[in-house]
Amino acid sequence: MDYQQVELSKVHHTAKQWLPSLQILERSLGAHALIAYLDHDDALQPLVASASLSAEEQRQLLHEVTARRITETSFASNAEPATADLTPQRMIELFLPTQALFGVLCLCSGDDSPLPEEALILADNLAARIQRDLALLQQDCLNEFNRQQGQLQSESLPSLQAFINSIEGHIWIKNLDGIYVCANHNVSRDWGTSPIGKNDLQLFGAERSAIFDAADRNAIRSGKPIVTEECADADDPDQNRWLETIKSPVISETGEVVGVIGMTRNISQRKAFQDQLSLAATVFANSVEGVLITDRHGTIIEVNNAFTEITGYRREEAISLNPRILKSGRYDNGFYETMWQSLTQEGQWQGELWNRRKDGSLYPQMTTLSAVYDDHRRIRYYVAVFADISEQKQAEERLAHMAYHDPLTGLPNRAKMQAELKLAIERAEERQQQMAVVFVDVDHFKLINDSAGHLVGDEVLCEVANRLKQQVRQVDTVARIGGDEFVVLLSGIPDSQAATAVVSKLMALFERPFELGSGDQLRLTSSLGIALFPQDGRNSDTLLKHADSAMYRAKQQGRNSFSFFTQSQNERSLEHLKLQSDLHDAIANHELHLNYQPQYDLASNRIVGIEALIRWHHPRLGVLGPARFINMAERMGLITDIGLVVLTQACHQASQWLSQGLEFGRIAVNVAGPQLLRRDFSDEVQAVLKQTGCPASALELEVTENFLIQNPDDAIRNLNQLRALGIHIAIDDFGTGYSSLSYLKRLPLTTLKIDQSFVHGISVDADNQVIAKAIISMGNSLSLNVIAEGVETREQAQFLAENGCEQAQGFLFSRPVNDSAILKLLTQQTDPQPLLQP
Ligand SMILES: Nc1nc2c(ncn2[C@@H]2O[C@@H]3COP(=O)(O)O[C@H]4[C@@H](O)[C@H](n5cnc6c(=O)[nH]c(N)nc65)O[C@@H]4COP(=O)(O)O[C@H]3[C@H]2O)c(=O)[nH]1
Repeated sequence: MDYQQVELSKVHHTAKQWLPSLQILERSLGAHALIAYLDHDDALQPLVASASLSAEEQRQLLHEVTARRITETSFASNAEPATADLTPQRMIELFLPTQALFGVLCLCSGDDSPLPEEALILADNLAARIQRDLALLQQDCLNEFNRQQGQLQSESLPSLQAFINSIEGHIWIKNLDGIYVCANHNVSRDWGTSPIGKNDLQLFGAERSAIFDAADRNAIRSGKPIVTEECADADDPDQNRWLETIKSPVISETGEVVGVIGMTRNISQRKAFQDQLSLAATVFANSVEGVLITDRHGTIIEVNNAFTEITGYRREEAISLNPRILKSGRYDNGFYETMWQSLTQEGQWQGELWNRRKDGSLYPQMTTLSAVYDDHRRIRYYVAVFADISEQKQAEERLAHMAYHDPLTGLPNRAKMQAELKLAIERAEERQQQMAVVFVDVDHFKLINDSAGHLVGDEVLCEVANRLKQQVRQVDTVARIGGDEFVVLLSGIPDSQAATAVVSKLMALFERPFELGSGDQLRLTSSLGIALFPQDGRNSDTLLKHADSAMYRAKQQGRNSFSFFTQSQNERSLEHLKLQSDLHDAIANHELHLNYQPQYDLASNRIVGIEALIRWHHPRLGVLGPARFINMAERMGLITDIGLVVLTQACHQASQWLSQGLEFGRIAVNVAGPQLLRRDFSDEVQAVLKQTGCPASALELEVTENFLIQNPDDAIRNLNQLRALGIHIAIDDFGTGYSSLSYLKRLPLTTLKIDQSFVHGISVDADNQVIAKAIISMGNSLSLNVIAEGVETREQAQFLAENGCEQAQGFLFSRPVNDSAILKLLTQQTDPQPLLQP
């Protein structure tokens, strides 16, 4: 029951006072009256009624009232509507002062006759009285309620002093004179005295009281609470005990400021947190190491200044991106997977990492990645702390360079050279190549040092180093291993001739005078010693030792010379040098001639082509085959001249045969790689054809497969031009390279020549037969003319013919012969007999 409602027992009691009015209504005015109230279920319940109304009639009447919905509040009714003998003729709603509906006063006549006017007036008056009585009853209830509440409060509430004593911290009140008028126990305990009746001057002295007083006045003046912070141990700030005081003006009931209330609490812990936070923020902002923080999804949520300095990304650019913006592209997915695995499983990853700056440049960084967990051990953040170690790396590289390089010339030193030599030996072994170790020693260098001084000596050594470096290929190594001693490592040397050629060039480097800074010139010579891998030694120590002793032999031989480690090699090399100088004169002296080897159709045994093969009629050594001098000519740059001589002779000969009415099909001329790389090669060929009168269709140019593989684009351009002229193009030594069918298709070929090695192998093993067959079918499928070279036996020819190879060349038919012999062969072949069994 709350004071909003009236107590029903009291209402019943009061209702007795309304009975006389009901009696008047009934007896004098013939009206039955019923007063009802709404129960908790909003159903009307009879309260008091005319004596003549039975309980059943009362129920019926209320039912009717409910059915007519006399107010907006619908009355609840569970009963079935009964047939009404009584009809309510006046229904007056009764309200409490709170405007809550209390119930209803209902009037009716027993016999349907209209009620007299007086009855209606009396009912209205009665209703007004009932409402008044209800108002008085509700006031009673309110008074009772307040009394009970007041009693409750006074029983349970502490006194003000007890209340403020129970609060942690200090609470005090000062009046406007600054005198403490109220304070809790904590104040007395902590200040060592009760402050009541005292002021701050008495309690704290002039200095502090002035500060407190100023704050008090500030609070009074502003009329609002102010907050002050104070270090509790002013003499010992390291104690770090901090207090916060909130001072508010005390306002009286009449609205006047009568003093200041202060509440002080210990904020040391909060201060400590703040300190830690600001310390962390300062460290974060000023750290020289870059810091990047991401959320657990890897989205960047914070970076520091150093991050921006190192990566070039400003904070606002980086935030909300993924750290993969820094990826260098140097690592595969496996690397990052391992990193994430260690980060998610162990919570940390540490290591060196190359990243990419915003400007695209790469830099190395030392990185620590850490996962930060929440209370449930779930990852919340990732933190990357990294330092740019570019300078450290450069310093390391400089140190490594210094350890392995000669400070004067910048060349690799002995240690580095030995390591390089070991690697070169491994490579040569793997690729089954030869290599050369060359010792280079400047003749009489000591004299230069002694006479002209060390500076001049250094100058000379630097120049020697430069010249040596410029002379050799990128893959070769030039090292300075001591005073005036240099070592050159030449890898991938095809033969000793090639070594001789390079060594001759190295010696020639000293022919040019050495210009000194002083303007003077020095003429120097050198002595070189050469050891070849594998013949002169299979390991680095032996090769170096042998190259060294070869160099001493060169010195003993009077300096300004070179010497191979083995004597026979020396002789060969000497011979080679002589041959080189002879080759220069061979063209002018008309010592180069052609031999001709016929090519046959296997079915008809008729000549279908003739290959022109060069021979050198050397005045001293007799007839030399191309194996002795073609490579040398290529190295000496003479091959294009020689090639032109061959082409001209061959075309001239073909033209003659044609004019004699001889049938030879086409004349095949070998073309060396350097010829085919010349831009104007097809013009040259065209000019020769014109000059000799040989038709393009009578000429076939042979190009080796290996050359075509190495130089495809340049070569293909020339070959296309030549083919466009109507010249046949043959791919020579086919099968020794690794051309694919798709590559062959790109070439304008007409003929495919099966290399001799496969042809010879036909009689030896089944593998070669399979290869030969595959080459033939490859050639046929590309509609190429397939010719086998080096056919020496009938068995080989038979096999080739049976497997679809239609043409062949080889000793079985004819060796390469001179012009008069080939003329004979051409004239004799009027009615050739088939060579093979059908
Ligand atoms: N064992 C054996 N050998 C046979 C047989 N039939 C022919 N030969 C040899 O095989 C070589 C065929 O020439 P190639 O494959 O073009 O191979 C040629 C060609 O690559 C090159 N060559 C020859 N003449 C010239 C030329 O004028 N210019 C260029 N650049 N190279 C040429 O020199 C290579 C060797 O030429 P040659 O010594 O004349 O050697 C010729 C020939 O004498 C045989 O049944 N058994």
